[in-house]
Amino acid sequence: MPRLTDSERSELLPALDGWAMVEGRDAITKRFVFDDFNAAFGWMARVALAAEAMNHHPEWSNSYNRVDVTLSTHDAKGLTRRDVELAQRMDQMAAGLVRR
Ligand SMILES: C[C@H](O)[C@H](O)[C@H]1CNC2=NC(N)=NC(=O)C2=N1
Repeated sequence: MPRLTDSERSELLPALDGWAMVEGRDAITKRFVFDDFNAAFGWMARVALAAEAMNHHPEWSNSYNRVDVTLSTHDAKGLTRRDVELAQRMDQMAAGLVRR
């Protein structure tokens, strides 16, 4: 899987909801804030199953109601379409659960 081209980046990345480039690394990041630990960890469990099915795995950490996610494709040493797809899946699965 090749890294995203410049034109793919300018098309795909701004269309993502709330994701930002990581400083000094070819990766994207987002903080998800839920009502409580149960909502956060339930979402993580569902995302984990989806990520495993995609064979594409997030870097993430959880503290109470907060989940900090970083996505990058390790095999490509940078962003690929898989990261965009997983970001979209995560956003869909968080719909109605995250604080705004
Ligand atoms: C062998 C296995 O398919 C690879 O290591 C997969 C697994 N999950 C992965 N997840 C992520 N984020 N990047 C990868 O390059 C990657 N590669």
